[in-house]
Amino acid sequence: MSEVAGVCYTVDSGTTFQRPGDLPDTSAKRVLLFGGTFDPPHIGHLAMAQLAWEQTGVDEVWFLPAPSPPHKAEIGDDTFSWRLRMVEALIDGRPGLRAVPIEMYLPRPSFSVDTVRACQTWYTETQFSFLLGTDSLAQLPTWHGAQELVKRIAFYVAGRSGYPFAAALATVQSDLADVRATPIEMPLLDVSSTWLRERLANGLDVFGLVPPRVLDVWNAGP
Ligand SMILES: Nc1ncnc2c1ncn2[C@@H]1O[C@H](COP(=O)(O)OP(=O)(O)OP(=O)(O)O)[C@@H](O)[C@H]1O
Ligand SMILES: O=C(O)c1ccc[n+]([C@@H]2O[C@H](COP(=O)([O-])O)[C@@H](O)[C@H]2O)c1
Repeated sequence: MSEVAGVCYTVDSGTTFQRPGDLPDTSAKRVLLFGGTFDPPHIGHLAMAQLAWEQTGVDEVWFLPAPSPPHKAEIGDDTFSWRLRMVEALIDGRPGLRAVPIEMYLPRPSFSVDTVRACQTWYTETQFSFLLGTDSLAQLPTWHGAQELVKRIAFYVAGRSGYPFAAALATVQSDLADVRATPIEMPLLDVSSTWLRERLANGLDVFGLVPPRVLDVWNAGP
């Protein structure tokens, strides 16, 4: 059991808690969850979310910034609202894309299995799937509760250079026989937050890969 922002959760069963009142309601029948650090969000994130929305027919794609991404110990709650504001700036004006701060109400680290349990508990009329890149797909066997996660939810996957979809899926299937994954049709966009952070830290051009309205939020600081 843990208590975050005044709301109690039973972590293991995922069944006994109420949806926090300030999380949005939805009439969406199908939602694609898109978890990330978004430090900063970039054109790769925007393209994969928009193309996934167009190709899968889901009603909404929810960007879920992680307060405490499990594989990134240096990232924490202190930058959460900043990263959320940058995501809001990235997707501004796109009707199918939403930023949803659901992981703020969930335990740390931000395990995706907790997020998926919470979504499936709080939004019982909605069917969820999960969007990630092929690099994340390849790492899936290392995720907390991965066996449960792949039973609960299917994945849509955007290609990332160095991680061909078929090879990543075959490796994952040898550990996680129940995994369901479908590729998104998309040109490879070889851009990462890591590379962009380095450029920005050195005052260098990012060529629109972080859109100007996102850069304004980045420059304002956390
Ligand atoms: N250019 C891209 N093409 C396809 N998938 C991407 C791309 N950038 C990020 N993703 C996917 O989006 C999700 C969230 O990514 P994240 O916020 O960690 O961005 P990142 O660019 O990978 O950051 P970092 O370089 O800091 O690790 C992950 O599943 C990742 O695989
Ligand atoms: O649940 C896990 O163990 C887990 C391990 C690594 C990554 N994730 C999630 O995968 C998403 C992308 O992670 P990252 O580190 O590439 O930003 C984000 O939602 C993370 O919380 C989840």
